[in-house]
Amino acid sequence: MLTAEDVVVQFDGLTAIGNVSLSMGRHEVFGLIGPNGAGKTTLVNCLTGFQVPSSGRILLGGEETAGWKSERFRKAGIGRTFQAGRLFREMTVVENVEVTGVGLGLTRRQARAQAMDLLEWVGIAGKAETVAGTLPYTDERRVGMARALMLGPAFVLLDEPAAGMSDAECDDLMHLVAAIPRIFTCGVLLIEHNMRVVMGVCDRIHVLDGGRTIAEGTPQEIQRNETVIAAYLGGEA
Ligand SMILES: Nc1ncnc2c1ncn2[C@@H]1O[C@H](COP(=O)(O)OP(=O)(O)OP(=O)(O)O)[C@@H](O)[C@H]1O
Repeated sequence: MLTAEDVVVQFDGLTAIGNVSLSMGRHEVFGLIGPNGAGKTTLVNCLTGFQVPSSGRILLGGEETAGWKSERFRKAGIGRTFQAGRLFREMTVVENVEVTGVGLGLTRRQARAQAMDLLEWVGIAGKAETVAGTLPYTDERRVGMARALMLGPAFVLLDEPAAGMSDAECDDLMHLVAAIPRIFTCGVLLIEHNMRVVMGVCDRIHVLDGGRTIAEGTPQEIQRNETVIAAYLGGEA
């Protein structure tokens, strides 16, 4: 399990996260939604060691992670993607995925084979030799996913993977995301504004507003929740 317990994050007096608790397993796609500034990125930063909570605890498999740097989170099996791809722009697509494997101690040949399998799986193997800096944004996102999965993570945090995607691309993405827990035994924490994607792939959804939890439940429960509709879903629900 990956767990946040009573997490609070304050920035110069502003409470970005106020007493948020959640827990997710490796068998599920767990959505984190809420309006802009709700605290989603800040919470994910806590869950991946990029932000130290002002108070509260982050637990991974029951183990307290206080004092862990982001590198330790990564080694313990927490992968993530970023809103901006953060790829090595001068390297090819396959090299971008391969370096993660080499960093983990695989040989170049093993890393390349595994990277190619993952690129195949995310549907971009045909662009393996393309220079990453020339990729369209949506392909960058796929490479980011392949790279995160290269770590063999227990949990992967996907930050707005559907942003800028067409409906058809979203459909492809939804199939991939929904399959991650089953194929990789890897829980997915999904931050996403596209409600069709969120409602279509998540097993459970946690809703933040103004740094606080306003609801948690199945997509059906969240779509019917009056507080969530008022704060966020509005006409979209
Ligand atoms: N490093 C920081 N220093 C000061 N304030 C910050 C910092 N990071 C985030 N905040 C503030 O914390 C609050 C939560 O921001 P956060 O980025 O976590 O929200 P979000 O839900 O991810 O928003 P979005 O959907 O726009 O990405 C906002 O008010 C934001 O301005």
